[in-house]
Amino acid sequence: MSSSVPPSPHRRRLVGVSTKMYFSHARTTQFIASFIDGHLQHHTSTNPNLAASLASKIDIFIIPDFLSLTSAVEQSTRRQTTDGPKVLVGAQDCHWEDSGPFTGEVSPSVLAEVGCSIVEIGHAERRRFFGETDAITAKKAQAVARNGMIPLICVGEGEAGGSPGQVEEAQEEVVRQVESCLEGVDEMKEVWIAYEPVWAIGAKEPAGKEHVRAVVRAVRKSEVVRRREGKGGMTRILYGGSAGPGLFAQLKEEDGVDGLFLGRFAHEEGQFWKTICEVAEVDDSKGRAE
Ligand SMILES: O=C[C@H](O)COP(=O)(O)O
Repeated sequence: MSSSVPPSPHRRRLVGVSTKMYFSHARTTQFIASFIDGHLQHHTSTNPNLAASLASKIDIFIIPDFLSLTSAVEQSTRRQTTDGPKVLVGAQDCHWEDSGPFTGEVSPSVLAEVGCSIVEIGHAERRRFFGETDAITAKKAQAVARNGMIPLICVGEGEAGGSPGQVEEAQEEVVRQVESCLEGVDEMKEVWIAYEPVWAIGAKEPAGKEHVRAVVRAVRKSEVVRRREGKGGMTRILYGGSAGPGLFAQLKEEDGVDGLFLGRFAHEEGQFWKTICEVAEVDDSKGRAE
């Protein structure tokens, strides 16, 4: 089984949620069923225009814990309609080798085998609690792409970049991380970059819009991203860190952020759906909030 991201000539928007380690298996199953049946299908089955519009504009993804992954793939596949948007399923991490003596680790080739489309790597919590580095993240990104999935590479400056006056430091640190984490990744393959300032994760509020826009601009203009785009490897950029409904319109600018990577503020199905609709609606060239 393999569930790939539908090809797109342009950068479709992205909205996804990670349940991190917040949910029980039962809650994950209920969340997916309720999100797809009670919100996505409920609204799109009676409104073919909405179904077509979402399917052409946006990719939706859910990243549950490892043990819930196969049932999440089964749930999203079973509920899939031909004309509505797909709900892709991702993993929260993987090893950089496909097989071998790595007790307790999860193989990227097995993730692809069970229908996983995306693998999140280098998250700030993996870096902080498990000592992961850019070099490890790069090896994992190579492995994910090699196995036909999309690497969702998390980057973000630490405390030092937290105040508005330090945006240049944040830009430098994040671009350096992006360069290191993309080292050796096939330049013709798509990657997703989640910009998550460490100080905005698990916080009350997201980072300020000017700060996010400036850092995303720097990543978009970076040599590594431009080089990849020249070779056909699309790079989509998301913002994460206390994101939720109401944020995307503030962050969006032309050729800027492509979507949101949500945590706590989308752990209620209705909030996830609300954010998806908002992200799909925001004008292509500018945010509505200007
Ligand atoms: O994976 C998602 C991000 O780390 C954001 O989490 P959060 O919105 O709960 O701060």
